[in-house]
Amino acid sequence: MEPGIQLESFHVSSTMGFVLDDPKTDLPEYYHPWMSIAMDLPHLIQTHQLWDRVHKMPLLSITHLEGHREQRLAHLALGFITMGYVWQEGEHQPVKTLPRQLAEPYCRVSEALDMPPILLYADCVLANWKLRDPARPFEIENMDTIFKFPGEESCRGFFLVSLLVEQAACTGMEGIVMAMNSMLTQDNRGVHDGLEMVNKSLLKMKEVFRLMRKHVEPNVFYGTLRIFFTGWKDNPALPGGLLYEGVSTDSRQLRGGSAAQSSSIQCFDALFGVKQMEASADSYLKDIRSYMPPAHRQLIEVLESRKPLRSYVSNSGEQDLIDTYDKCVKALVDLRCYHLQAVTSYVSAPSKTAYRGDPTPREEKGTGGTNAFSFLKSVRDSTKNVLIKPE
Ligand code: HEM
Repeated sequence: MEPGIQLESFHVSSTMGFVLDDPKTDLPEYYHPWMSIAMDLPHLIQTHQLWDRVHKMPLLSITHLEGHREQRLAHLALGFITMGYVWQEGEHQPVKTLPRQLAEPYCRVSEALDMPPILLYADCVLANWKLRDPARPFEIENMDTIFKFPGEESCRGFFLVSLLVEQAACTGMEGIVMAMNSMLTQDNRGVHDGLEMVNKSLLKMKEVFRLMRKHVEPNVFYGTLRIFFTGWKDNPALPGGLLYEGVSTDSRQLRGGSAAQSSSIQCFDALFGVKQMEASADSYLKDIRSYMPPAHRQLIEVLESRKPLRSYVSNSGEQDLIDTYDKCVKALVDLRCYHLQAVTSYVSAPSKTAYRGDPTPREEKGTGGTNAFSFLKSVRDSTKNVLIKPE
């Protein structure tokens, strides 16, 4: 029999899911040159001083970073500085070379973490938070981000609401493991209870997602924040990618930050056995895994390698189990429908205002580089395909 899955082995916790628990908020004194720039980023970008500050930065070694949390904080800080440096003058005038004093330590710490040298969802959402008052609860009013881009409350809200959606997936991760492990011992009650946890978690994720409206202004997201997540793969503004000076003589093409890098959603897909109808959507979602922390991507792969839950449930002959499985799939479809509405509000609507008068037909590009709508609709429809009893 295959061994049971333990969440902790994949750096996933039952209370925080994929969110980095108790992240470090400061680095040793030696790294003050990085931290002082990263902490002052909105001001340095808005006053066009960031390039100058980066040029004066000393070349530091990563050997003084101790442990995973310090490495994650360094990756986060250097990611923020990099995005600010590349996009300081707007989305049409990016920098093509990252100077050595930034590029070299960034690539070294990225290698140590086995994550690419660009700002990731695992950085700016999963590891970019702190409690204002540690004695008070983990809720948005008592939270702040460690680093910010211009955009004030919309910036804080975008990172923290995404974080809370991700944290709401923690019960779902426990449910996934309970369902998969119970299937090994043909314990249908356990499969059922695991699926109920998954359903509860998916409903909670949607409920928390609604907070986006309260905290994030669509025009600020589209006109300001989005620019700093833009990557250098398939991007006409940076057709050759970005040169990491002192690391390689070839430019690198890397995708921008996007919640598409969320491991929890791909775990749900793996649980239900969702297969993408569109080859391009399938290859994008597989490719994006290399932008996740390695332990998290491994969990998705392990779930995919297991006996399919869908056929187990479908062959069980238990109506209640089939209905519960379908209820979960519908909750995931519903979450994806809600997400599409968010993309309409935060990408399509403000882009129409931004490009008013320009007759060029365009399909909205996501920061992760996809043609957002056709991609997201196809992923939603592929999710519907795994219903055992289609509507
Ligand atoms: C204002 C809020 C949001 C906007 C505007 C937005 C936008 C987008 C866009 C444009 C894409 C296409 C991929 C790309 O090129 O980036 C995408 C994909 C995706 N987003 Fe979001 N997103 C938002 C919030 C979230 C949140 C909170 C989550 C939850 C963790 C999330 C999860 C995903 C996932 C998993 C995908 C991949 C497609 C899928 O599996 O359905 N997004 N998002």
